[in-house]
Amino acid sequence: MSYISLEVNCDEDFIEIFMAELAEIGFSTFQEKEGGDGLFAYSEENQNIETSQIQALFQQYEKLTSLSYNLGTVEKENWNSDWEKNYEPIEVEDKILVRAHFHPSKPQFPIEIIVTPKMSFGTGHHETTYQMLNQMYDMDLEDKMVLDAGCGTGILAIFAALRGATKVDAYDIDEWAVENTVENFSLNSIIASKHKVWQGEVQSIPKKETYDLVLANINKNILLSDIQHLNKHIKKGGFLMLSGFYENDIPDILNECSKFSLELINQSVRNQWSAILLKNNK
Ligand SMILES: C[S@@+](CC[C@H](N)C(=O)[O-])C[C@H]1O[C@@H](n2cnc3c(N)ncnc32)[C@H](O)[C@@H]1O
Repeated sequence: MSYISLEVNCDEDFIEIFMAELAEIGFSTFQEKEGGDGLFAYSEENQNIETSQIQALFQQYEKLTSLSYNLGTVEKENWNSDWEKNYEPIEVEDKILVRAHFHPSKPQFPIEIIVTPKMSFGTGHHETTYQMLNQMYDMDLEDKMVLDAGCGTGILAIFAALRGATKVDAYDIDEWAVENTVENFSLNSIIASKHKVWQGEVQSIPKKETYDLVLANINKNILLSDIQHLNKHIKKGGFLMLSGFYENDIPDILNECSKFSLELINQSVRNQWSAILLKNNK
């Protein structure tokens, strides 16, 4: 018995659209490509997906995005090894190792995070996650209250908990990211019931909750519309760390932050992606 596998190369903006469209014709497992330039989609066994259905789908989009795809099959017994082959551990300098459970541990790293990404974003391979982790490493998170907005795999929340944060709440607009975060909490021996993990957008943050650090690695447009609301949930003197946008977008993001007494403390750029740390001076 075999699974159908499909590799799609497309613009980042189309990834979620294709996931939804491919789900309609019978694909059930999706993995965003690290780098954000496409996705892998897999069907369950026994799914009768016709090549013509896939061709018809992509024909509708080929004028809107640069698009190419490779269709193949994966034998059942190779399912795990195929997925594992595509997932390499990542080292954030000599500080943090992000790996799957099947990668060997490397005790020389002060912090090790175990992540099974499934369909969620957040393995540390992407420049945004990498820089968020790198900047968080230099912060004192002991006994702090942290919110991870757009948690994906939950990698940032997990890091905060491993560094001694007492409360790590996390939310994501996508249900599967929420499920995945709870699974990954458990892989890192973080007790999910001690922390809140929920599906929602910025308005779903409980009204009275405030945090020492709010993390949001999402994208420029969502951040521009969410910064004001996120700021309401930062304690006086607390921090906001943002990523998911390019270096060129820093002025727009900082302009929005300046409306709410958020002062720039730190910034980094890696392959044109940036991450910034701001302090709430209200
Ligand atoms: C770039 S990924 C970041 C994942 C992880 N925090 C990391 O740093 O690797 C962005 C995440 O934000 C989620 N997302 C997108 N729009 C959102 C919104 N309006 N509110 C909350 N989460 C959102 C996506 O589902 C995705 O999991």
